[in-house]
Amino acid sequence: MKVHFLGTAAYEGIPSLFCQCLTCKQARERGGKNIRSRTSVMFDHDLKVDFPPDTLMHSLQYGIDMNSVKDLLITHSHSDHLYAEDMAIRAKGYAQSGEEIMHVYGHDLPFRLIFQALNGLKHNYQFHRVIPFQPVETQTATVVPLLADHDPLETCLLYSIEKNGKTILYGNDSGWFPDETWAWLKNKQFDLVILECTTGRVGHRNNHMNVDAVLETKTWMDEVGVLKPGAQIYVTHFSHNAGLLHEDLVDIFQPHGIEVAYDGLVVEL
Ligand SMILES: O=c1ccn([C@@H]2O[C@H](COP(=O)(O)O)[C@@H](O)[C@H]2O)c(=O)[nH]1
Repeated sequence: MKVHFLGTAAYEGIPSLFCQCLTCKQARERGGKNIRSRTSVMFDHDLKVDFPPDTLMHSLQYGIDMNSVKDLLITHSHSDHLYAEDMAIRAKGYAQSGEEIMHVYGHDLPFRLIFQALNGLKHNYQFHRVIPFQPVETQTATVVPLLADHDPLETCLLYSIEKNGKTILYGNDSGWFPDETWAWLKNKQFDLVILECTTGRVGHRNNHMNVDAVLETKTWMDEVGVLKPGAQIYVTHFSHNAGLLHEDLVDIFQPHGIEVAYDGLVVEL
């Protein structure tokens, strides 16, 4: 299976539009893996997680026909994960294609934003409201939504994705996982785990994971045995406010056997 990291930044992107912090300045100078757009991952050509405001750029940069997406999983409603207005441009009157059904999975708040953006337009989306821990057979995978610790005002979701014989944990956005999610993970085995490390070295691990929380999660996964032999862990969703360049992140995580994702990275499972 092809796992394509389309974007790997948190809310602001790196460098961030108006920001003059050292990380943004250095990212502008160095370019390459230090340029990060808002987070989304594509699995093969037909399953995608989240719909950030950089989706048009992703399609142009990587030559992706977004109509090939059969299943779109939405984690939560924040604008770096769901730019609902751009979902509306698939509707009749805007796009002169999009006859294929695109199935969209998520919770109530993201759907509310998409419905508002569609504003009665005729479209070929089919919406499936998912319930945490209840498996769903999508067009392309078996998906289990898991609870995240992210925004207390919303049911934010992580996803377990079983596709073509491989199992992936899509673990962002979330701070230290809620108890129910740890309990669910205990009996599972993954080929690939995607975690976030938005906040770098900050002390707390609520809403987003920091470096320590990622390392502790890896230790827990090793001890409990939820990683299949040869399984890989990738970190993504970085904030410029963490003050860490790609090279710094690699220095931190590589000794622990954790890989640092970057925009455009393709992992073959
Ligand atoms: O305590 C804080 C304060 C600010 N941030 C910033 O928020 C974004 C993350 O936004 P999400 O929409 O939650 O992805 C991050 O880039 C920081 O700059 C924070 O994370 N924590």
